[in-house]
Amino acid sequence: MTHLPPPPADLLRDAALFLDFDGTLVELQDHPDAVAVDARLGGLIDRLSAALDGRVAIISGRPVAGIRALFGDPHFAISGSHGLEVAWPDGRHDRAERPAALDRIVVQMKAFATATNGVLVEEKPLGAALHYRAVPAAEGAARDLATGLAADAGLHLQTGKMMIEVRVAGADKGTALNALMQAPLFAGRTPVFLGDDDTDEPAMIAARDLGGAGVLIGAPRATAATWRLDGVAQTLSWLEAATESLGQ
Ligand SMILES: O=P(O)(O)OC[C@H]1O[C@H](O[C@H]2O[C@H](CO)[C@@H](O)[C@H](O)[C@H]2O)[C@H](O)[C@@H](O)[C@@H]1O
Repeated sequence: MTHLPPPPADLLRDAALFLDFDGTLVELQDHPDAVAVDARLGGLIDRLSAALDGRVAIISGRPVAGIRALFGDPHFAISGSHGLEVAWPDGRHDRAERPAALDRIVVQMKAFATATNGVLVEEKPLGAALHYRAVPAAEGAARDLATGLAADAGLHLQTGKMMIEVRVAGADKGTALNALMQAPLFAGRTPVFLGDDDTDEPAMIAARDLGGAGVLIGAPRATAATWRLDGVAQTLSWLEAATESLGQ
């Protein structure tokens, strides 16, 4: 596996900055609702946004509404639900249609969670996820159930960290980054994407293909990223140094 160095502090000069959320800006927690945006992170994103003239966006597997609530109605762009929705700084909100099948899928996932102590169901506007972080032995059964539900409904099977999701198809974090880069706010700048998960790889590839770069957060693995940071603590420290190098 190729050794990836940490990114230089001046990487964000003239950049459009795209950030994954869980595992990149906040440490993973046992429950999806247990994460929080503290004053350090909130202030950092505000300073980054000011330094980059607003060219900052979150690209998350969480719904837009969830990211918005965590940051307290922020002014930056948010792509949520793995690229299936985008909230723009001017208030526009593009979102795919919710398929009726998701209601039935949630019912079946809840029945599985009731029978499998420790499994959680996360309901999303465009998907439904089974979380088995508290009971890793349930991974196989959760995966089998989600695979069948996705196939029956013609929906997309989305893997994640200690979770499996059934969601609307047709987008990923790469299509999200490309869509954001076409907006006047970001167009013509150099995309830089930071992310930790396999689901972040399409955005690493999209950033690279547009002349920018990805930064892998976490242990070395096969990746399209150019740079690497060890974890959330190093990411926050690097973003602070990068912000200072931009004069903020
Ligand atoms: O694209 P991201 O912003 O990284 O979001 C990916 C998923 O994050 C959340 O799940 C993950 O974080 C949880 C809280 O730390 C953790 O409990 C879970 O095991 C992780 O998979 C979120 O709940 C999902 O909806 C996102 O898709």
